[in-house]
Amino acid sequence: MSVDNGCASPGARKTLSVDEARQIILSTVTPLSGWEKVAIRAALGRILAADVIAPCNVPAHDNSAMDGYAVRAEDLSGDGEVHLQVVGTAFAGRGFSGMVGAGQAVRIMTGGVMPMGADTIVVQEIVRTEGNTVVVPAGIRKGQNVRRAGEDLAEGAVAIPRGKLMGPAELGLAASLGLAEVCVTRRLRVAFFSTGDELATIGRPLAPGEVYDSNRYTLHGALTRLGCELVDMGVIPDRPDELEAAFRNAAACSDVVLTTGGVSVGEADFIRELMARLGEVSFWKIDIKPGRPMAFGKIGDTWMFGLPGNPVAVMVTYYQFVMDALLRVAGQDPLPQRPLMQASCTSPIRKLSGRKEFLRGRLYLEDGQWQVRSASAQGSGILRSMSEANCFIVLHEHRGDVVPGETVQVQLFDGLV
Ligand SMILES: Nc1nc2c(c(=O)[nH]1)N[C@H]1C(S)=C(S)[C@@H](COP(=O)(O)OP(=O)(O)OC[C@H]3O[C@@H](n4cnc5c(N)ncnc54)[C@H](O)[C@@H]3O)O[C@H]1N2
Ligand code: MOO
Repeated sequence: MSVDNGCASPGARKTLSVDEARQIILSTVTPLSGWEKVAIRAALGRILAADVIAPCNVPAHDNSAMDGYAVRAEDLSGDGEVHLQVVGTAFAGRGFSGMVGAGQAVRIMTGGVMPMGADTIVVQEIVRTEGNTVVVPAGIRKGQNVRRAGEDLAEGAVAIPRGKLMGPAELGLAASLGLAEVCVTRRLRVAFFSTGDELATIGRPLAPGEVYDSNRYTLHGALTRLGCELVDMGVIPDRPDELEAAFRNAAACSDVVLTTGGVSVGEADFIRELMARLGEVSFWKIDIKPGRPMAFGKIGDTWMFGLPGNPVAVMVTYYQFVMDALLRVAGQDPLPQRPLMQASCTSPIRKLSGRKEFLRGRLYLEDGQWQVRSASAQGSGILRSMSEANCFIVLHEHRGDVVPGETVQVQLFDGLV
């Protein structure tokens, strides 16, 4: 790993901006090798390992885009009606096998293959019929309402590029090419554990001083959504020997290891020293709130993220740094930044210059304008704020307080969380 940020030793410190930390992580992690062929339905949420090449034209034939009449443009007139004799009918999937001759037309339905001789479709709403004759008005353009063979995809073209996350459109696109299977990258194996002597696992009452471990459940949800294979290693107490064994086991069986807690400067915070001893590590203070302390590194071939313990800090650092890194390791090219939208903020917010803040907000539409209010409590241990919110209010490093009515940037949870 070459992370040239001047903090390869565990004691070294450098404060990075959110953009710098993100850029370092995304330019350091490398895609996995390994792929498998899966049936297209099973490819939903997976990442394409090789370009899908169109084995045929889509559509395969010239066909009608509308219900109407297939005609020859040369029979039509620029300044008056013409009378054409209807010689047959073409349905989608059941074409007209004859030839459209001079002065003739074929009744045709949407998707019907263009009959030989015809080059233009006239929609039925603008014609009138008189027995077996169709009367076509003036002013029809040659080629109108014809869908050309290969106009969606030409045979041999890249239909879906490698690295694409397979969504509903890609499943349909692969099916439109007649493909039953596609090659996707292998699922990412992510091991994770919570650290802390104070953590109790659900299912038993809390002893004095204990808190229930929630981070593993949050990460379970986030990683499952991303389609990862999970190795949940439970809660590891703040003991260097047990933490070291957990790191070694996790690194041996996974592509990425995530831990929460123990990355700060307290006397029971062993994570960064351990990561540094077992592999290569960069420990940073990032100008972000919540989520300031974070360790990133590698043990053998396994990427490591030591996230802070506070439950909201876990979610913020996961969504701002870890998720896109996982997508990159899995073979996708994430956007350089997550998209932001603008909204008018209805709450006053105290903001000190220095850290980029990700407050929990509630976005709503009022009188046609997007407005956002701050969730009721913003402490980095108050997970309820994430559940109450539907977006992050993103306040940049150097800005100060927000007064009601000011425009702020928000990052929607939809598609993120
Ligand atoms: N002297 C300093 N103290 C702290 C600093 C600092 O710079 N100097 N940074 C603070 C910040 S910011 C954060 S964030 C935390 C991060 O500390 P750790 O990663 O060492 O986290 P812990 O101390 O282990 O836990 C913090 C907090 O979160 C609770 N927690 C931990 N794990 C879980 C879990 N799995 N489920 C639910 N809750 C969890 C834990 O009980 C603590 O209350 O450090 C600050 N301190
Ligand atoms: O930055 Mo910490 O993230 O206060 O919870």
